[in-house]
Amino acid sequence: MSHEISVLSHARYGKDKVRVFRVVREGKWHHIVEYNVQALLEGDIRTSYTEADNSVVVATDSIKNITYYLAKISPHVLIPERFALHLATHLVSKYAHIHKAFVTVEQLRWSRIPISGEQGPEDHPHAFIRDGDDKRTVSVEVDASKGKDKLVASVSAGISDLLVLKTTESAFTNFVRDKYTTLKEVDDRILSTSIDLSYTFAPIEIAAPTDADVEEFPIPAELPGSVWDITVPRKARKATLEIFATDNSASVQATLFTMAQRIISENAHVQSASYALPNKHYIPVDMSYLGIENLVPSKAEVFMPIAAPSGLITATATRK
Ligand SMILES: O=c1[nH]c(=O)c2[nH]c(=O)[nH]c2[nH]1
Repeated sequence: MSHEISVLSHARYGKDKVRVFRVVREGKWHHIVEYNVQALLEGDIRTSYTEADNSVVVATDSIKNITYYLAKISPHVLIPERFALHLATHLVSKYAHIHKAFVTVEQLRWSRIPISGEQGPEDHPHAFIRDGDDKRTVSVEVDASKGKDKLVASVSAGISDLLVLKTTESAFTNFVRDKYTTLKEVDDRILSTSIDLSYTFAPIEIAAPTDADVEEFPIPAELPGSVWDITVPRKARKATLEIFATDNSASVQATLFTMAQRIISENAHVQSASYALPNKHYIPVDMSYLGIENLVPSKAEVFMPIAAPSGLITATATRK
């Protein structure tokens, strides 16, 4: 019978796509975050799969409720790395039989609307604009398998869907030429990509919550370039955009590695940086049938943006 030849080799469950919006009012000066949260659990949950034993199941509905509860009570809710760590720590601390929590947080962009003030542009105290489709991402794993007072956290963070384009200083030559090759070498082309970045910190020990309701989550001193350093995400976005703009690109591969190296060199506790860069092709339109020249790469003016297929260039740089 089939149940004799297979075993449960992996099990993890929880809630996905929990949408959370939080406002923090500092008088008339309001702060907001909007998150998409995923919270998954591992532990002694085997019998829920193998014996239909729900007594070991923290309902995914409860996991959703805990997510909203922490969005209310956590002093760290405005910083996605800290909120994710607080939520994951809460989950493994609250339930004796849950040994690992995996929390991902995607933060949507909401920036203050600039308005004209007496001395130039000012940020509005409570009106915001979605000024980009890119998201800030955080992924944490809190591991309590060595004991509830010896929590180890692995954290990665990054960016998704950061759409960029440049109209020159991108070339692609010297690639393999054989009977399958139709691509022409170009010393000048449009380069466009939707940037996904994920950088990883070395695992850290997390102090277990000290109170009975596991609501406490003490934050240690801010080590520069560590997960506690709130400037890391801003530096990573800035470095990514600056390298994209200023690198005289020989290929997506070479530009990617330059970006990843800069992330590692600027952040002392980042162990690795991974990018996934689709090469979103823009094809010069052939207008020679009209007697119009539009195919010389540096002079082409009309392009056909191609949604699919795209190249997909990925790599990870790791600290030596
Ligand atoms: O930067 C690039 N890398 C490639 O690997 C590749 N392949 C291709 O067709 N165009 C490009 N461009």
